[in-house]
Amino acid sequence: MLLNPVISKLAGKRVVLASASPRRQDILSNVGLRFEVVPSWFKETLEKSLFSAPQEYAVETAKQKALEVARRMHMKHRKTPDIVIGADTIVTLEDAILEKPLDKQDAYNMLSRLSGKEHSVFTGVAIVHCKSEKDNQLDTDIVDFYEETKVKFAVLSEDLLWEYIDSGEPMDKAGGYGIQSLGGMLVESVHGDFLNVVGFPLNHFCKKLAEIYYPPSKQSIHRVKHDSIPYVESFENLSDVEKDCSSSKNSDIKKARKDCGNNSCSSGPSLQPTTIIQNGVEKKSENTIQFPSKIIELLDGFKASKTLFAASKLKVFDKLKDKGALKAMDIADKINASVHGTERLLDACVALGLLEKTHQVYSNTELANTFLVSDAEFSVHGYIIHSNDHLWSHYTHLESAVVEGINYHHKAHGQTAEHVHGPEVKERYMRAMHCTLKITARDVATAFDLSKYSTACDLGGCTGALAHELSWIYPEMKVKVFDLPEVIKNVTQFQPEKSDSTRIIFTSGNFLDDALPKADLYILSRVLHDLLEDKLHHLLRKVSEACSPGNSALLIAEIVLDEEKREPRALLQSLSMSGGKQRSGTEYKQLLESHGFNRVQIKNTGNLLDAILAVKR
Ligand SMILES: Cc1cn([C@@H]2O[C@H](COP(=O)(O)OP(=O)(O)OP(=O)(O)O)[C@@H](O)[C@H]2O)c(=O)[nH]c1=O
Repeated sequence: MLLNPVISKLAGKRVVLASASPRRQDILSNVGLRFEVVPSWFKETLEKSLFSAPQEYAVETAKQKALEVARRMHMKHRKTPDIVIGADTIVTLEDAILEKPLDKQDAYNMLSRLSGKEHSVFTGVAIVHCKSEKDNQLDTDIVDFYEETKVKFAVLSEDLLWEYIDSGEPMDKAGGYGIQSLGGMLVESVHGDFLNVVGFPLNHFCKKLAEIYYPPSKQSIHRVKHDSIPYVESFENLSDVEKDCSSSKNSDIKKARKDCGNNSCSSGPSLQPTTIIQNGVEKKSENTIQFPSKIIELLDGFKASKTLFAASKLKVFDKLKDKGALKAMDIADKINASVHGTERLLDACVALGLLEKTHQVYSNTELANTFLVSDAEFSVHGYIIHSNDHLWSHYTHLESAVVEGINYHHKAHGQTAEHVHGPEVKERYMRAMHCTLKITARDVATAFDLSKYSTACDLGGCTGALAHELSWIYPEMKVKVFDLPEVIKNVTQFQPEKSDSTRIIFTSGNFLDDALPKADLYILSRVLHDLLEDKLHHLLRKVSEACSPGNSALLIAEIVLDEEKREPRALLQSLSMSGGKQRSGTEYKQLLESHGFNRVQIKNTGNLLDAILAVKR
């Protein structure tokens, strides 16, 4: 809250971003702004020669984009937004204004002009405050500004230029490049706000909001500087600043706040203290609470999860990866779904930053290509499907599970044991484990220097994702994956093309009942948290007996809770666990010490799993 006081001022207002640019959506949602996305239909065709400077063109275009959306929303739905934000980014070089390239040749012309030179990137921004007048006319007050950033390109070879153009990246970007992605490789230096180049000058925007919402009062002019984003202890402290709307020195802001003084200072449903004049008597509302954005975020969280699940289950991201970009109608056809339903799902995915949409055509974001396409190297598709098909119903039955205090796997699924443990379910579980381990394996394998161990045995190592990572990082290490026969029989499909079968060996067995294979390093990844106490101690006793002092060790990959046990991921996950528990670092230390591991190191990796190395001295 302290970090984003000005952004928080928009909470409770109906804010609309009049932009289809996924980058603008990301920049604003990353700082906690809640808004709807309504792309503008305004055609960027203003006559450039009418403007005395290119930045004026960008500001005017931004203004027209926002106004078009404000008017359309007001007319069509009679649901007038409180604030509409529009933006326009242009690249300028020697008086020429470069917008988005029309085709590859146009991209080539732009990029070859930029090669080896410094150019300016201007983003014009318009913040349009809307109000419905009594006769249902739309009244607007506009605050606008622009930001300039200077960018210098390296000298680009023809090959590099064409390779970059063929990547497809330039096509929806001003100047034909994306500094935040591959285009970053073309850039030698940047002077000014980086996000301004990406499409939205966040810092300047916050300063403008500060000017609008915290104009300096006569008394407190020393507290709020016009060119700084205010630091506040709490919003109550600001109320005296807010009340004195008339003291604003900035004329365009005065206009935006012209109704101040005879009614509420804000145009949206605000829970800030307000001063109301009724029959000539001034009343101050008692209400000083903030808009409960945190609660609303939690409340709505399940809708976002389910949107991600449905799009993944219907393979939307796979179809878009194959085809590049498609219209809603074509995606609906490919996933065998209704056009109307598909369109809603796709738009929701755009709003969540999973898809991009330009002129009614959808494509995957980089995030989706990297993590959501089912056969991508670091895909979390398997984990999503497991969450949708399995975990979701656990949480649906959470109240009764809490009341009855039972293991509710069967209750949640209303299925027979055969169904719960059937081959399909097992395969789905393996996929979920595989993708979780794929994205965590590097951090777990490098949390400690394990190079002195020449043989490792991953107990319950499933598809071998961690084993492969270990053998890649430690070329001298041989790794045995020890898991149940029904797991081992299905591991082939998960092996990378170039896997060295002499260094990674799969062995069937049950780590609770069978003798453990000999190894210098034992690994228990995502095993301990799930075991009931008696099985947990039985397993640790076996591992401890197999470890010789000084020569061998136990590597554990688990979520390690903070000492106060407030880490939400682990705690939320534990709600769906059938037995076992999540532990803090101290609890893991005590547990391992009780089994003779007298040197325990813990590394919080920042990834899905942390790492613990336990050694007997
Ligand atoms: C230089 C540069 C630009 N862009 C993107 O270029 C588009 C500009 O076009 P616009 O006309 O301002 O916006 P739009 O994409 O057409 O969206 P809209 O606001 O609906 O007009 C915006 O997307 C920006 O992010 C990048 O992503 N990275 C960069 O380094």
